[in-house]
Amino acid sequence: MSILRFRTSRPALPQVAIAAVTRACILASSVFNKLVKNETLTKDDKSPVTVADYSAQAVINTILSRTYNDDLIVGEEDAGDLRATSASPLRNRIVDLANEALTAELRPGERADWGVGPGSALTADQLLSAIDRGNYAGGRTGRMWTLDPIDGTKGFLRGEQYAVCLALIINARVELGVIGCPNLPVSAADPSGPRGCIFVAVRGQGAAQVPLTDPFTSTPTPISIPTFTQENLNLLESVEKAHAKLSFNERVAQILGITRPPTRMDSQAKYCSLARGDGAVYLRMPTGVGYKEKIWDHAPGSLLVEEAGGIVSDSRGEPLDFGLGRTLGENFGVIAAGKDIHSKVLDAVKRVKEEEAKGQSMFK
Ligand SMILES: Nc1ncnc2c1ncn2[C@@H]1O[C@H](COP(=O)(O)O)[C@@H](OP(=O)(O)O)[C@H]1O
Ligand SMILES: [Mg+2]
Ligand SMILES: [Mg+2]
Ligand SMILES: [Mg+2]
Repeated sequence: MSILRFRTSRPALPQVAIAAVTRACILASSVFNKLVKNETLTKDDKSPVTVADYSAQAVINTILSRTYNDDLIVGEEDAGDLRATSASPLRNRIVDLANEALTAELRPGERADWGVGPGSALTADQLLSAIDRGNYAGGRTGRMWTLDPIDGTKGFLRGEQYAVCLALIINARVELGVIGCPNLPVSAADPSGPRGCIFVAVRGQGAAQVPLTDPFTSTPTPISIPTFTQENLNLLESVEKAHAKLSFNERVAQILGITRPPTRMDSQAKYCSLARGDGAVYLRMPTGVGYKEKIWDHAPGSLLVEEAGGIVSDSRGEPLDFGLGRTLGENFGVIAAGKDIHSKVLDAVKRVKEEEAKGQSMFK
């Protein structure tokens, strides 16, 4: 906690991060209903990025810079494609959306000294520079934020789960994680009830959930991973087949005697669901094409699960290393689960890998 508070003259970190994530969540959910075809680009790696991803990164980086102006940011997006003359309609839309989100009225409990609220609009140049503040390369030492302005962009485009994800990393250790899930039911027990949750984890202080509708004055609900019975055990996994090897999960579930069907959802909403006990195991097995996981896809979610009493490792059981730069390097895939289940899942994963290796050698 001393590290988090070392800048005593500045506003408390979780509140600023929550304000930034909340404003980006409101922006994203308002965009969804009005999104038109030419507001989505395809990046070099063939993945989609929308005006919502760009505007959310502009908003959060601007808020962080206003409050902690020397902090470095490792953000997913960059403004390169937006600087082309042909991108001006997209750029204009991003400028409007970002300014609207930054200058919207303060909500109950929200404070202007967090870098938000009514004020003058920023220019396109200022907002594109804000997006590009996310270009830090990361590394082993120092203090940095990592931001995924919309995690699960494909889920966002389908109207399903997505998450706005922000984490503070100090000397390669995640100290604070904030995840906003605009489409996640407040209670999994009431799936058609109110939606929109913010999850917060501070290292050493636990994990909690607040409603997106009132994140500053409502009392945070502490969350922790419950004990699962055999009948309740299940897997949380990606929707996108290109992101994780779901056939592998099926075999792991079989070995573990899991009968409850898997819950498929996009984004770090999986870590959030695990942390509050909606599902038992988040299993993300690499597809085998050498993809390197990105730190912004796992930093806040992994702290949330650890602070909720769980264990997070890669698919070989190694701890996730957030000190290698923008990627997790040789950390392939993820196994996240409660303390009592994690080692059993890891053993099952090792067994399936052995089975696969044997199967392959038979055909050599
Ligand atoms: N081949 C691949 N293997 C694993 N993850 C991948 C991948 N290609 C893209 N991703 C990541 O998967 C994330 C979504 O994860 P999930 O499948 O759990 O919803 C994407 O985040 P973005 O949507 O922020 O780009 C992207 O970073
Ligand atoms: Mg992306
Ligand atoms: Mg992502
Ligand atoms: Mg993203």
